Amino acid sequence: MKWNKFRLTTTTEAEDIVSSMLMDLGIQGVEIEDKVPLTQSDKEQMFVDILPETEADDGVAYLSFYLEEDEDKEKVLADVRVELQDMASYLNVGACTIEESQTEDVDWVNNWKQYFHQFYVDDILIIPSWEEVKPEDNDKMVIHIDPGTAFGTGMHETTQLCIRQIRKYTTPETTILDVGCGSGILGMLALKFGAKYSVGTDLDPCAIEATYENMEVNGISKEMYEVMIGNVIDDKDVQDKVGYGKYDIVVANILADVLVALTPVIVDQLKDGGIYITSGIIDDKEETVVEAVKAAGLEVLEVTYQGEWVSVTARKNG
Ligand SMILES: C[S@@+](CC[C@H](N)C(=O)[O-])C[C@H]1O[C@@H](n2cnc3c(N)ncnc32)[C@H](O)[C@@H]1O
Repeated sequence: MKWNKFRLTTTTEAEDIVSSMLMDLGIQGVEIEDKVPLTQSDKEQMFVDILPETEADDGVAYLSFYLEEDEDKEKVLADVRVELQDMASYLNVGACTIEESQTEDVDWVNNWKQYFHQFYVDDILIIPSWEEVKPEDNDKMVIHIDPGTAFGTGMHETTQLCIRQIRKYTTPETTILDVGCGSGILGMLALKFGAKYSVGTDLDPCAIEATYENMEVNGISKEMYEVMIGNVIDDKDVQDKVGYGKYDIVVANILADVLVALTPVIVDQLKDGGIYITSGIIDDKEETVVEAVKAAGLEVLEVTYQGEWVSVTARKNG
């Protein structure tokens, strides 16, 4: 099936209200393109240390939407124009030109699946739900992960660096805190390596559902873990809920700048002798994190590398 694509030129000021008007008219989804700079919180959740240079915000926004070929596009466009005209009396809706083009049938929901296939992290097989485990892999540790909205399929170098360190330090007595748990992959692997209990935190509400789903498909019972949303760095309630002096391992795979703020706080969450595993550190931020770890009174045990990414492992000496 072919789709008709429409690209409406408006303003950044009007983009939210125009998008919701389009949805109210029955349009199923709207893509927004603009040059509005990312906020600090957007950047933290995107997990990029070096952001590409972007053009200056010119106040223009483009909203694209799609209609099936047999839908009455003239009627929809007429409705859109009437709504835009109304809005123009109280809001700068910009040029309101609508470009039309056609696009081939695309499976919007499943198209991305072609980019995610099973892969290994050392001898661990990570596999999406739509693929099968090959007979020769039956004796391997198999982790089922569907990339969802939360970060953490295991493909990223920093996740792999953390997985190796967690495996090295996990014992049957381990209680682990996974700060920035995303999909829950690190806490889940700690439990697979034999840990007793895992606590995950994240700022992104999607992390809760993703972690529950991933733990369930990997056969991990709800008694073995919990996940909470909030910022352990500056939210006393989250710190209290996470608890003090009770973790054998704290892992945090987050940007270097976030680790700098997190490290002095997380020392209180660790047990004496507990291990702090960090990654998310691009190579030229290695020293910054090492210094922050030492300044918090931790002993640096190891620095490991994969590609341009770094992981720092340290211990809290009692
Ligand atoms: C790189 S992802 C790591 C996901 C997963 N742990 C992994 O290793 O693949 C970083 C995660 O940290 C979260 N995050 C960023 N700042 C945070 C903070 N202050 N507290 C908790 N989570 C945070 C982001 O929302 C994101 O899910």
